[in-house]
Amino acid sequence: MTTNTAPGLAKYPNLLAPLDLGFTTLRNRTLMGSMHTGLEEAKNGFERLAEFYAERARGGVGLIVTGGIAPNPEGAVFQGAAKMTNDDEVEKHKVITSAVHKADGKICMQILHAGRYAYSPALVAPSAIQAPINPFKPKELDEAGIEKQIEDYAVCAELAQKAGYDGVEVMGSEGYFINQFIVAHTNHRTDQWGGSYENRIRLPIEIVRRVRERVGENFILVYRLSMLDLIEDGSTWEEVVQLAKAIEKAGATIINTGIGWHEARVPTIATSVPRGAFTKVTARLKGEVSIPLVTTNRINMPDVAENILAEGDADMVSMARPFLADADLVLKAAEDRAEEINTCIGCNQACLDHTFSGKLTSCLVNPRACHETELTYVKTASPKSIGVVGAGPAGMAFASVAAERGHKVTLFDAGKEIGGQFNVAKLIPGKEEFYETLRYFRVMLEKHGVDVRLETRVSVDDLKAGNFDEVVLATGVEPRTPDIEGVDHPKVIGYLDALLERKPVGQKVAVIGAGGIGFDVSEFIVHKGTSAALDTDHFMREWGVDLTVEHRGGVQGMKAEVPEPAREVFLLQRKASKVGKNLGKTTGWIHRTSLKNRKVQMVPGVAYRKIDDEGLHITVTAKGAEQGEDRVLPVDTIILCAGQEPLRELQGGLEAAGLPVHLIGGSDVAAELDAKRAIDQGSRLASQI
Ligand SMILES: Cc1cc2nc3c(=O)[nH]c(=O)nc-3n(C[C@H](O)[C@H](O)[C@H](O)COP(=O)(O)O)c2cc1C
Ligand code: SF4
Repeated sequence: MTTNTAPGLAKYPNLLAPLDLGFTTLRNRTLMGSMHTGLEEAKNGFERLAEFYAERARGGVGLIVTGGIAPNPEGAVFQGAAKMTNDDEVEKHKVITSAVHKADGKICMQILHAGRYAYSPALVAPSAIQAPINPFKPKELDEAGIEKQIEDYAVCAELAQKAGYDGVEVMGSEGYFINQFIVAHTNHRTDQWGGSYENRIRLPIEIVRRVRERVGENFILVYRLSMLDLIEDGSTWEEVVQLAKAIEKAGATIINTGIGWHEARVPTIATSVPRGAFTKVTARLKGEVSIPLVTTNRINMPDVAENILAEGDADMVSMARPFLADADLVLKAAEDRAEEINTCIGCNQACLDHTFSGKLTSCLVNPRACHETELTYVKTASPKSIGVVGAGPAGMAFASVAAERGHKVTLFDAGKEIGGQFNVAKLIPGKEEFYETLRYFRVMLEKHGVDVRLETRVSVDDLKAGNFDEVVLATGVEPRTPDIEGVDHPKVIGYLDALLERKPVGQKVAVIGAGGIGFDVSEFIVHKGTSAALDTDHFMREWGVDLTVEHRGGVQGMKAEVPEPAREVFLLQRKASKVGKNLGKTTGWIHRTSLKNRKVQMVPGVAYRKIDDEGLHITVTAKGAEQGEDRVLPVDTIILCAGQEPLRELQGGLEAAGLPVHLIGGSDVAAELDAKRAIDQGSRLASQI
């Protein structure tokens, strides 16, 4: 794809401008950030990865970086994780490089050594200091061991070159091996590899120098540099600059930005992080080095990227998850079709959460991500007329994919807008990105000619009269009312009443049910003023981050400034386990911290006795205790977030009438706004029908 004559050039002149690296030219300023997908270790994984990357290359990405590949077994993130250490592995990687080159793309292999983050007993590190997020304690390397690690990086880069890669990225951030040498917190050595800062940065400099020596001049060498560690004892800004200059001198072609160690307690990529929140950190390095700088994190749309580049904050933008959500992001920008982009909403639900639970990476808004060879949307040879009831996530996904494939689709919904429960989710502070998914589906439904009938509650007779070949029920769920004495008291309201502001909410509130909706409702009612997700300064103050990095690591000695909560809230759950245990693996702690900061009292082990004028009567039993304690919460509002029931009232009548019926989304299995499952199920059914 050439972008220099593209219609989108007027809108995105900086983003679509080529980048001359001297020995090679990148076609535009987008870098697909490194993401380990799980395919690296899966059966036929390399063929699948080849197609995954080739689609992104065809979609116009300037430079792709693979997920982290270990330079040796001790550096592997987990036992058996992919590495590049011999000719057999070189052969496997060739299928990726040739597929990407065939699609006119360029690709670097990321070399990632996990150090003390390696989830295996063979782990090594500068010092024997265990990471707070790893049950395994690392072994301290001796000098010969360090020399071996450096040599392994150099060999790994040479093998990557042999496999046809256009370059390598040396992963020097996020608290992995190299980062562990740089920071005094994890490096207690007293030899030439520890002590002074000069000694601590000897390792990354030596790695870059030796890699460059081995691969020659005409090979891209990206170094991912931790510019903001977000841990106490992290680097200062002067140290970051010193390292960047030394890395340039050692032979790097490009410096990419790394933000936050994995053990940091500041959100860096969640949906509640403002778009492009950390780019001003990269901007500070401009002028200090002369090689191109890449900025990163939550840059999810071309206009965000264009503004960053136009401001001169960086020379390239890295987008990782946005290319899971839409392989054609660059192409759509170049063709001035940005409204057709399926935007990454930063939810982490099908990408990072999957990674951390050993599942294949995918994407909530695009279930094809990492399933390119198996989930395909091909034109149908026998178009059908299909009626879809319910325009929530499942119905929208089904309708747009089925229509894209050439079916004639009519989509009914009783509401005034498409979107179902997404229309509620978008109202939660920190979840504003859901507006983008609604925009995407609205545009797709229109583009593929779906006949959308809003404010239309259809009956079995209507559907019979429609002469549909197939009917898809995506009618979703309705809130469940728990069986508690006094549940019909006027102070009890439903979560929709609260979120849609249909009924007033008092100053003292009990939220019954601490699933995703209970958390969302609590967040909604305790928040005052603008959402921090829309205001970078506000976000940084709330999480105690100093973007100038005058404080070590950007956090040392900083205090979080959280606004006073709007209400006093009790968030209650029946189970005695930790409140919010079932929230996303990588995001649950963020929601818990946000509510805790706003003084929400989270109470597990609750039995609900009754509701009356006095308030909510409960018995609280601590984990393992035999007897509970009776309490009365003197609240003036009680909000029910106690699960949902599937809505399937049309199913029986349609089946009796002999119409082929499919159930998808919440009407199949009621689950709390399980948009991931709903979109996946809708898209898969539509790919087969
Ligand atoms: C599923 C997943 C896997 C990742 N794996 C890696 C990795 O192997 N190496 C790396 O440097 N960063 C990795 N990252 C971090 C991304 O490169 C990137 O920094 C992060 O997603 C923020 O950028 P984004 O908002 O554009 O997605 C991963 C991120 C995700 C979501
Ligand atoms: S699952 Fe969520 S965060 Fe991950 S790529 Fe998709 S939209 Fe983005």
